[in-house]
Amino acid sequence: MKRAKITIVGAGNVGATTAHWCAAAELGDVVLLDIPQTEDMPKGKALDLMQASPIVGFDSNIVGTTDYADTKDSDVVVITAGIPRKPGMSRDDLLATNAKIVTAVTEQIKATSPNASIIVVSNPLDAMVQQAQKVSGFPANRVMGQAGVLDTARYRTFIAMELGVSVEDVSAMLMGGHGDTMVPMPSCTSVGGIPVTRLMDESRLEEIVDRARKGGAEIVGLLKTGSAYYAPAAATAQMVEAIVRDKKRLIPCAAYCDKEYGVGGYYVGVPVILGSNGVEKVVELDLTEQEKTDFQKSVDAVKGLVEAMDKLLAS
Ligand SMILES: NC(=O)c1ccc[n+]([C@@H]2O[C@H](COP(=O)([O-])OP(=O)(O)OC[C@H]3O[C@@H](n4cnc5c(N)ncnc54)[C@H](O)[C@@H]3O)[C@@H](O)[C@H]2O)c1
Ligand SMILES: O=C(O)C[C@H](O)C(=O)O
Repeated sequence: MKRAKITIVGAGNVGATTAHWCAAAELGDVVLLDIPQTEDMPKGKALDLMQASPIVGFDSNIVGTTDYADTKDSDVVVITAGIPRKPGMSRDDLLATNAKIVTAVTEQIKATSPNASIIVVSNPLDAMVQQAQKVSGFPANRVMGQAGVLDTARYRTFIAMELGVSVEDVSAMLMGGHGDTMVPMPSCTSVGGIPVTRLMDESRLEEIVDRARKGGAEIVGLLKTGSAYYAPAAATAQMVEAIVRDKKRLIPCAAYCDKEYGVGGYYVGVPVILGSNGVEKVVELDLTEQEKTDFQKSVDAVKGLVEAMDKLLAS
């Protein structure tokens, strides 16, 4: 059986670290692509990573390039191309620059890897996925965004830190856009099977939810020169794994929702089953009244951003 071919567009912090996690888990052969102006940088990172293989013990071929010909017929393409935010910026401030980058990248992917699944990581996430699907024309189930795995991981980490338990025992779900309106769901959060609401009081949980919501900004404030990449890359590699190993993971992703949750044709974070056919199912839950209100607020924010992007690209 042939190895999966995984292309990562954008060999910066998130892209190169995603390549690292994918190679270390032997998910397939990896092509790391960046713009020609970066000259040999992707080649250097790829060669460096290859030289870790005898130590870590993985058999993945890793190619660094600026030529889309090397990405031909990829099974999965991850888009991390674009600028990250700096302190004082919101993800939405990246819209104008990254919409053009994601458009250009997707046109190339459409031409070179027509059967690929696309995982978008560039921000502002939900609008960028919408654009990648529109430009590629790929079936909506084969285009998705990474945000929920990361946001849930932050939420799970903070709960484990608070309770002094293993992160492995914390299970959680989170919905909505990748922004300040994201909706962590205490009703779907448990620790060793015990509802989290039985282990900590409501006000402490609300503080943790708020920290998870602002988790990206917290890292930006500490790094100062860019945004988070270790956890975002690990989250992206988990999605790649779900596809190339047909894992049928039930995880939160930015997925296309039309009738689902009454969203009406937008990408937004929802629980999905992720396997070799991409988003194989959007899992619909009965939301509480509060969750419905919060989710709708988040969907409205995503819609506003997509409209702003369409206007920008048309002007
Ligand atoms: N969805 C998430 O959870 C999440 C998490 C972290 C970062 N991000 C986003 O991911 C993006 C990348 O972040 P980063 O920290 O890796 O930034 P970075 O600056 O380290 O890397 C971005 C790379 O993209 C490359 N690039 C720019 N235009 C390109 C093009 N047209 N084709 C190919 N490559 C191109 C740049 O040369 C650079 O190497 C940002 O938009 C950031 O906001 C999203
Ligand atoms: O916060 C950012 O700008 C990057 C990313 O979306 C994150 O949540 O870490």
